[in-house]
Amino acid sequence: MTAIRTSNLTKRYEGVTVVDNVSLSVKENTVYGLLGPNGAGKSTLLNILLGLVQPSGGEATVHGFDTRTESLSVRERVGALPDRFDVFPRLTGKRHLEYVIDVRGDESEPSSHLERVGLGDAADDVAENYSRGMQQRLALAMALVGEPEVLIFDEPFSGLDPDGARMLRKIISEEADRGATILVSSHLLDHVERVSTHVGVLSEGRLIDEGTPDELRSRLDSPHRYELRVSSNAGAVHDRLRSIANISRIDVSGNELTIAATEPIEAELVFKTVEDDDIRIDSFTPIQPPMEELFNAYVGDNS
Ligand SMILES: Nc1ncnc2c1ncn2[C@@H]1O[C@H](COP(=O)(O)OP(=O)(O)OP(=O)(O)O)[C@@H](O)[C@H]1O
Repeated sequence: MTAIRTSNLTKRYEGVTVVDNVSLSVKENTVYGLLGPNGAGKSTLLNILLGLVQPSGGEATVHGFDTRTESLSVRERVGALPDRFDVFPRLTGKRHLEYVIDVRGDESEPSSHLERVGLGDAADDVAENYSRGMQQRLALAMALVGEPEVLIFDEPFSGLDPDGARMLRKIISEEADRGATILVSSHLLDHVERVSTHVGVLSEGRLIDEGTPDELRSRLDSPHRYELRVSSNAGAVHDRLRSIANISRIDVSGNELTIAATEPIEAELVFKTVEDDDIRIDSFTPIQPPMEELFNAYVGDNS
């Protein structure tokens, strides 16, 4: 079943189209990563889903409820981390959680949520003393109260340190395991790629591609990548590899070469071409092309 659907969704601000005819669907219990550079329209799209922004045209539904006319039903089902959120400066982290637990009619303990996001020790501090990253963690904890069916996180990785990013990836995977549907936007491709089952690429308000991370990768001109480590003389190895058809690019760094190819390359062929009395291959390993490259191929290197 579809958890989130938009159909020809459009948003214009003073004649400028910032979300342009976007039709996407997010299946229940998937993690959908919405990728796009700054200004692509990600926040506007998510804010429409959250009922915070009215679309200029088209339709958006969450679990079948129209975000424009049935926003209450949508809100009951969604845990949100919007792009801009405010904390109450004078209230403690614990008080924030008590408030949301009360509104949601939930019976969980505030401390369990705070500990989950790494704020257990700061539960009794007021939020104005929290760093930006801690406020982000607090907002995340609040979004998770009541085990919402749908989670919508806008740029949740920004402001988090590597530990925080790891914590968030773990939470996303735990929430997916319990059956939640998660829509997460980011311009940090690495994070999105690691948590998403599906990815949509948004550029200048348009959804320009969709698929699994693997499907999107396979659309690159040279989707096959290998890492080759040699004992010595990488320069000579580079020249020998150029004789192999289908190799489109070779990057050399020390004794390590990264090979891009339009078709799969047999290890045997590489060994035969490269090795002699002076040069030995230490390893030849297939690797994944970075999502970054795919993204740049679509929208230019402006993330
Ligand atoms: N309230 C508004 N009034 C006028 N223009 C707006 C408004 N909100 C957003 N925009 C414009 O819409 C475009 C898309 O903005 P949006 O914040 O949705 O993009 P984004 O992909 O989330 O980018 P970022 O990662 O920078 O937040 C931008 O050009 C922005 O200036």
